[in-house]
Amino acid sequence: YTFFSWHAGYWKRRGIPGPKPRLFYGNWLEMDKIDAPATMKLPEWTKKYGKVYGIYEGIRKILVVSDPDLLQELFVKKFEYFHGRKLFPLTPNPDTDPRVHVFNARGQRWKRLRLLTNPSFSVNSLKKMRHTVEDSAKVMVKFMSKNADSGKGFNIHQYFQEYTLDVIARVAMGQEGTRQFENPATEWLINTFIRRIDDKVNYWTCAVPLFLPLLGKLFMATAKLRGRQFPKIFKMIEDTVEERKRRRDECRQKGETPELNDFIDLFLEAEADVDLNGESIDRQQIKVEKKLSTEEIVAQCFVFLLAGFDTTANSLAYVTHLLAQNPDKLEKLLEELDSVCGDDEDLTYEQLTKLNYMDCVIKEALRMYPLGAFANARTCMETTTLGDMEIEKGTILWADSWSVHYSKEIWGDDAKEFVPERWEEGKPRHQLAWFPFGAGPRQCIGMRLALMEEKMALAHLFRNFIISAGPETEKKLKLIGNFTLSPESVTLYLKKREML
Ligand code: HEM
Repeated sequence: YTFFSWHAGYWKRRGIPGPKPRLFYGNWLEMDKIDAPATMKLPEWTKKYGKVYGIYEGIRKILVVSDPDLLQELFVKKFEYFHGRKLFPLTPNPDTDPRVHVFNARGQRWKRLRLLTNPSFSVNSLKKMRHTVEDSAKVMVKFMSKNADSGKGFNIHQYFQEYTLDVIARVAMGQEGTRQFENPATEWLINTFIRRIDDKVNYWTCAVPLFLPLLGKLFMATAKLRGRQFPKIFKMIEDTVEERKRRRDECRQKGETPELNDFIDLFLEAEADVDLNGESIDRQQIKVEKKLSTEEIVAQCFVFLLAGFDTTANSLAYVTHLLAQNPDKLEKLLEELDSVCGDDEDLTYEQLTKLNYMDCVIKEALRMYPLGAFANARTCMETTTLGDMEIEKGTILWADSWSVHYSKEIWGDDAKEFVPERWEEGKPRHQLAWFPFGAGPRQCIGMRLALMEEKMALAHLFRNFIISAGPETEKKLKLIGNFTLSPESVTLYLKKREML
């Protein structure tokens, strides 16, 4: 009792406000609801306790921040102190886990993984992927077309999920050709995102972090029994990487140079040309290998598959829901699309970059639905200050993205409205006024790929069809999930454009 009440009194002793914690659980029980996700709970508390307040997950101490200046200090200026992520309670130690990926890693391990993976997302790589992305977009539109002019509503989100998984499986995992609506991994991945995180093991790990090694092993060992899908996903990736290594070795034995077709090939060849030892990002002596190990490649592919599929599909779903409810904005987008792309069957990378109004629409939708807000958090790696507050090593800092993205101080009185035009004005804004992709050196590595995929999908959809809201369309979307935020469904109506 004394142990838990001492920990639960941390913020009070520091004079920092916040909701009352329960013994053992902290504020976790109010945050882990699948239909009322944690990132949606934070704005309620921000209204009550202000731009800086303290909460607890078990005994984990979390400072919630929605002041843009402090966020800039956290994500950008003091990165050296805040380079660790807020990890999921059962995550194995990212400094020693052989299967660590760029999302969880920290310190030099993160820097090395990031350097090795960055080239996969360069403009050159994106240009090479364009053809695959476009092919998947056309297939998606073909599948969607069966709903056209039927007078019935359909869930458009499902089509975006098939599309984004198709793209990432092709560009990252070497899937040959498209497999929309016939890929079993879609269901496994959806289940990995849309699930509760209220396993008792999680509570115990948060409340008594000393149990992590034991509970972590128990969690992994029982994953299959508890119906978790990630062991299947890992197995699928392991098989693909092993097969690829075999093929590349065979190729070399024949004296040929293996091709670089997807991320797996790039990872197998990648080598950090920078000596990272001795850099000041953290003081730990971690052995730095220049090449990625097979375990690390499997882990990178796993995170790309997860991060690359769900986020972009959700973002597209929000864009289309907003456009269907705002036909005047859709009209403006169609005009731009017709003038930039004309009748060209295939769209170039350059044409996509000229779709400025579409860019504004996507940005505005991401402002209104910062679906990756759970990731905008850091762990303090060494005691320091933030503003004039002392932050102890181990404290977690979490940005309340929703409060910043809807702040009237920043966005004006129409902060709740969908106004893509606010992005045309080119007004200078605080660097941390809008951060759906995070900020600073750990900003989303897949941002450019996501934007290209979204523009390609919207361009091909709207060249053929127009969407509208109807009697079955959700007036307000129900948001679910504990990691990213997904709409439960987005019901829209589809009409062929030439029929109008
Ligand atoms: C609309 C789509 C997307 C959104 C809203 C989004 C959002 C985010 C956010 C908020 C973060 C945390 C950034 C931070 O800590 O500062 C993040 C990190 C990351 N994202 Fe994305 N993401 C999207 C698409 C993608 C795609 C397509 C991929 C890969 C194919 C991807 C891979 C990653 C990775 C690997 C990280 C970790 C980066 C690091 O820690 O260095 N994301 N993303």
